[in-house]
Amino acid sequence: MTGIRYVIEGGRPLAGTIRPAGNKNAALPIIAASLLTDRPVRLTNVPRIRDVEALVRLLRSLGAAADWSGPHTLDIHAREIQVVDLDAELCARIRASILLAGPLLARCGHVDLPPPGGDVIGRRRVDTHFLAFEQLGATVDSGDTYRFTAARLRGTDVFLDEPSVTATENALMAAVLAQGTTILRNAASEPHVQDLAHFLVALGARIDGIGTNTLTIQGAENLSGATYRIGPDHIEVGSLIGLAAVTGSDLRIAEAGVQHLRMIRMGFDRLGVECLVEGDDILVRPGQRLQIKPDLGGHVPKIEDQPWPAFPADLMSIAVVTATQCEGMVLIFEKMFESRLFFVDKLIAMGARIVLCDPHRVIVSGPTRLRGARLTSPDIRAGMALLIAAMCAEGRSIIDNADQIERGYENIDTRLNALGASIERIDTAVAPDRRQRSG
Ligand SMILES: CC(=O)N[C@H]1[C@@H](OP(=O)(O)OP(=O)(O)OC[C@H]2O[C@@H](n3ccc(=O)[nH]c3=O)[C@H](O)[C@@H]2O)O[C@H](CO)[C@@H](O)[C@@H]1O
Ligand SMILES: C=C(OP(=O)(O)O)C(=O)O
Repeated sequence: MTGIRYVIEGGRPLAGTIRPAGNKNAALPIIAASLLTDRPVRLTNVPRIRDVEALVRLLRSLGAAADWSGPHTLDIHAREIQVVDLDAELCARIRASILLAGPLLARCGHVDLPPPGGDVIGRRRVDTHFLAFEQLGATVDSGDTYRFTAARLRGTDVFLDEPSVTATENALMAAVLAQGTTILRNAASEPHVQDLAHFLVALGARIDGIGTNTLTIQGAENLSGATYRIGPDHIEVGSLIGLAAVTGSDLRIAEAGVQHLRMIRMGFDRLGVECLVEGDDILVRPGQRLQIKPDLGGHVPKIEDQPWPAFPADLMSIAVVTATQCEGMVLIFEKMFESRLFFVDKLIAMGARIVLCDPHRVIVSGPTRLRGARLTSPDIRAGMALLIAAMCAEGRSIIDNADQIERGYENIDTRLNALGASIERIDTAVAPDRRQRSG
C-alpha cells in the first residue's frame, strides 16, 4: 500500500502544552464563503490540512487569488470569478466541495458541481441542500453533476428536513445575497456553523439567531472584505482529551474554546475522565481512575451523538477507544453514519472487549490492555482513534493510509512527538533515501 504510514511505539505518557488547530469544518465553509465578496479577505488560524489544500486549489481554478501569507494565514481575493468546469477528482476528495454551491449560485447565478466526496462512513445524503436551494428560488437538477440556477435568489421561510451542517451552511451563504429576508428553521448550530455566520457578519451580512436552530438573514446587494480568525477545533480538543486519558498523560490543551465544550466534557466525564478548566485551557491530569459512571440504579450508561449542542458524531470513534481503557461497561450509540463503527474490529484485534451489536451500536467493556498491531486508517476519526489505541498499546503499531488522519489533523505526528510520543511518519510513495514530509 502506498501513502502515509505511521510507525508508533506505544506506552509513552505525554506531558506538556498543545494548542488545537483551527476548526477544519469551520475553515472549509469560510474559505468557500470568501467567494461571496469581490473584496479581499484575510483568514487567520487556518489549519494546514489536506482538505483545506484541496479547497484552495478549487478556489484558484475559479479565478480567485488564494495565497498563504503566513503559516496559518490565507489571503483570498475573488475579484472576479470564472464559472469553469470544476475538477471532478478534486471535488470527490472532499465533502466540503459542495460548499461552493451556495456562494457560486449567489454570486454568479448558476453552478455545475461534480458530486462531493469526504469520509466513507456510510451514505451521505445531499437532499437537504437541494431542498434549501429550491425554496430560495433556484432550479435544481441532479445528473452526473449537480446543477443549480437562479437569476436572483429570493428570501423565504425555509424549513430544513434535517439539521444538516453543510446544507445549513450552503443555505446561509446563498441567503446573505438573496433578495429580502430568509428564515432558516431546523438549522444546524454546530460551532463551525456559528463560526461561518460570524464571518459573514464580519463581511457585513445581517444574521440573527446565531447559535440557535432558527437563523434570520436580511439579504444584501453585496458584501465587503474582512480579516477573520477561525475558532479552535473542538473535535481535535475532544480527541486530545481521549488521548491524554488513555495514555496517562499530563496535558494542557491551551486556548481550547471551553464555551463549546460542555457536552464533550460531560461525555468524557461519563467515562470517568476528569478535565479541569483553567481560563480557556483544558487540563487532563495523570493518575485518573477512569471508572465509567453507571446510570441511576447501576444501569449501563450510554454515549450517543445528536445534533449540536449534544455530543458530536465526529467524536464517537474517540469515545469508543477511550472506553476500552475505562473500568465498567458503556453503550456507544452512533446514529448518523452506517459504517463509522466498523473500525472496532481493529480494536478487537488489539485486545479490546467490544461487541458490535449492529452498525450503529457497540458495547465496550474495559479496561483491557491493548497490543500493538498492523492497522489501516479507514477515515479521519477512526484513524485518530487507532492512533490513540496505538499510543496506549504495548509495543509497536503500524498505521497505513494515515493520509486519512492528515485530512483533518495538522502535523499530528510532529506535535505529539514534541510532547513525548514516538510516531515515525513515512511517505511510502517516496524512495527510502528521498523521504521527507509531503503533507
Ligand atoms: C465538512 C463538514 O462539516 N462535515 C461534517 C458535516 O457533514 P455533513 O454536513 O455532510 O453532515 P450532515 O449534517 O448533512 O448529515 C448528518 C445528519 O444527521 C443528523 N444527525 C446528527 C447527529 C445525530 O446523532 N443524529 C443525526 O441524525 C444531522 O442533524 C444531520 O442532519 O456534519 C457531520 C455531522 O455533524 C459531520 O460528521 C461532518 O464532519
Ligand atoms: C466526517 C468528517 O469529515 P467530512 O464531512 O469532511 O468527510 C469528519 O470531519 O469527521
